[in-house]
Amino acid sequence: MSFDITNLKVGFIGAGKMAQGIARGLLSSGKVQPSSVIVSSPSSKNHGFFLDFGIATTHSNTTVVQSSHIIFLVVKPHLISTVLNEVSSLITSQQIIISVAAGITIAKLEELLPPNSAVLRLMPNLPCVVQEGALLFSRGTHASEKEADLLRSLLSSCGLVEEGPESFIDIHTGLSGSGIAYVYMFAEAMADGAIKMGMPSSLAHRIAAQTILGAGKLLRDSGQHPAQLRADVCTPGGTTIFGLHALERGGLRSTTMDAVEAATERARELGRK
Ligand SMILES: NC(=O)C1=CN([C@@H]2O[C@H](COP(=O)(O)OP(=O)(O)OC[C@H]3O[C@@H](n4cnc5c(N)ncnc54)[C@H](OP(=O)(O)O)[C@@H]3O)[C@@H](O)[C@H]2O)C=CC1
Ligand SMILES: O=C(O)[C@@H]1CCC=N1
Repeated sequence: MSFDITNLKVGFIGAGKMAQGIARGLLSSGKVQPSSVIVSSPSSKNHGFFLDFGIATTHSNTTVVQSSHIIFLVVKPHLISTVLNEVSSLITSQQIIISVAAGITIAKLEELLPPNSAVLRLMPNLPCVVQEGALLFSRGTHASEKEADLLRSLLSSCGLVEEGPESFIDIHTGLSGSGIAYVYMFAEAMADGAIKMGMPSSLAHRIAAQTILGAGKLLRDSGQHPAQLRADVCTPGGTTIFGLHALERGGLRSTTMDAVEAATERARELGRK
């Protein structure tokens, strides 16, 4: 299978938050034009986002399949079977199917699709919207290096794009797909602490957001282990070690490990349903 990326037609089945995130990342690469993209969903409530970018919308999943070389399945996991039962007979081995549904395995997708379908399983996260996503994908039985390269190239503007074994996808879901929500909860709690100490709410939230952004950027760009960076902040007898001690008393590390484990297990459970 060979594709001319400049002529590539991209379809999304599902128009919600994650479809919007990937579409925005995709368009910012400049490799795909809005006129080459089409999106379907049963209602029109999310269509405005796409129409504003000049992307076509429809209520028909079959129209998306018939118009696209590469099709992103961006519906909730429990709807994957319904959607694929509806469109599967129209899918050819010349198309690429990419599922982002949490927990839904490649084996399940291949079972629902015609034989020889090129399938990739992708787990993105919402910061694709600001081109700072963390995305991990795995190839199905009939997806070659070519399809993997195409996906990497298309999604390069969404953020970090890695390929790995399928067994890592549920873990990545617990770490990163869901993980951004843990960070938001931490941001909210940090701001609440500052509000408790007398800082106005809007200033506290702006500073909490910038603190997390700065910490993340330094962690990524320095390549240093987080423990080293944490130690760098701790003046002996200073403020930080008192704050960290309070976090340790609350079991932050253990609770965070539990959160990643619980979300990973939930992704595995969704795949067994
Ligand atoms: N949100 C996130 O952070 C992440 C989500 N994911 C995965 O992405 C997928 C989508 O999640 P998310 O975007 O959050 O969900 P949303 O609820 O925001 O969007 C779901 C979309 O699916 C559409 N839909 C429902 N039924 C059908 C159907 N039969 N045919 C076509 N479209 C349909 C909905 O239509 P309508 O607009 O009419 O309601 C909606 O546009 C899930 O599988 C999730 O696991 C993966 C990583 C991160
Ligand atoms: O909560 C969920 O199931 C989806 C998958 C990862 C993020 N959101």
